[in-house]
Amino acid sequence: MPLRANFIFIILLFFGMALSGLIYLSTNVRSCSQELIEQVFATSVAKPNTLESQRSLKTSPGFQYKQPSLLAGRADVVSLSPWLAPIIWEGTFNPTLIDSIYKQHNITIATTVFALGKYTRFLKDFLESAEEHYFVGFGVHYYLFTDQPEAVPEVKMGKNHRLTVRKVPSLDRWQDISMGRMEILEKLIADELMHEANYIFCLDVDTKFYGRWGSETLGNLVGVIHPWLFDYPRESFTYERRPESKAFIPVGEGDYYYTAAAFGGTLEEIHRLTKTCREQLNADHENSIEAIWHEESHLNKYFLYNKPTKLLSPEYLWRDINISAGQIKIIRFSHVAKNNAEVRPNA
Ligand SMILES: CC(=O)N[C@H]1[C@@H](OP(=O)(O)OP(=O)(O)OC[C@H]2O[C@@H](n3ccc(=O)[nH]c3=O)[C@H](O)[C@@H]2O)O[C@H](CO)[C@H](O)[C@@H]1O
Ligand SMILES: [Mn+2]
Repeated sequence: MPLRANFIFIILLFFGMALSGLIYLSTNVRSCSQELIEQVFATSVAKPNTLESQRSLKTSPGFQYKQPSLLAGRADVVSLSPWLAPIIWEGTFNPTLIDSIYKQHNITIATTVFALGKYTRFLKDFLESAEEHYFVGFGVHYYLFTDQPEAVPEVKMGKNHRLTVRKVPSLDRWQDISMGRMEILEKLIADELMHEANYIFCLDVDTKFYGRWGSETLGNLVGVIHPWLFDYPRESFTYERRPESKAFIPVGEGDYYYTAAAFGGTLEEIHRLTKTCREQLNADHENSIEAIWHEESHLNKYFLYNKPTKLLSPEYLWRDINISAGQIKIIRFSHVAKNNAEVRPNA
């Protein structure tokens, strides 16, 4: 009798185990397939982020534009970097042609700008001039970070352009505001933008648009040549020269000197850039060192070893106070003159 009972018990135990195994397996298989569906879904959502290099450059039959020449063109400036990234100058592209190509892709360009403290005074001109010249006819979503949302002016947005205002805490040092942008941008991209926009540009607010800034600027990783140092030898670039800083670039290295007042690219590329710069800025902070030109020094280090795929000439960031240069046929975007001692929270 006890033997028989044991036998029945073992049989029951075996069936029980087999049954719970089956239940476990089926739920797991279900959760796997769910995960897979989510993954497929995520990839299809990620589609807008198609890399620039994978974007087709289709045009329609019958579309008329000026014949491109292999022999005549800008001879006073270089329009190709040694790693074959185009350098964008007036006269190197056909705006109508390039717009017609990019318009087929239903593109949205996230555009970030920060206005803390007294810098809110620059917003009106920045936004109004952007609405006149910046990606007209394309989707633009401005993300404006400020400590005073109430000071943001009403500016009428063009078709498919919109503005989102985000409140951020004020800071006591202008350097911290400027450098802090990297971390905020890194988070914004990771948390929200990856599947909402195709490209991003990050711009200074003490600026104004005077001419077209359009689809010719789109690329995977886009750097803008600083307006002051474009004709200087690399030894005179204001790179960080102290080896203790993560932004250190030794004399003898360097391509161009890039501005931190404008940079952009795809969300993936700019996420990598802002994350790296934020990490390097933090490492410097922990070692009690601040690079000579703050995040601009770190950006220059990044661009030296992660070459931009497109470069914008200083037409895309001039300075209102700069004397003119023969090579600059058009000023598209420019730093306005400002009294640093008066607008900044610290000298
Ligand atoms: C032409 C150029 O290369 N400009 C860079 C340069 O000086 P800038 O003199 O152009 O720096 P800046 O005073 O414009 O500060 C950079 C940006 O931080 C924001 N801001 C700053 C202070 C403040 O009180 N409130 C506020 O909102 C604002 O968006 C401003 O445009 O060096 C800075 C860091 O060294 C940045 O790299 C700038 O991009
Ligand atoms: Mn500035």
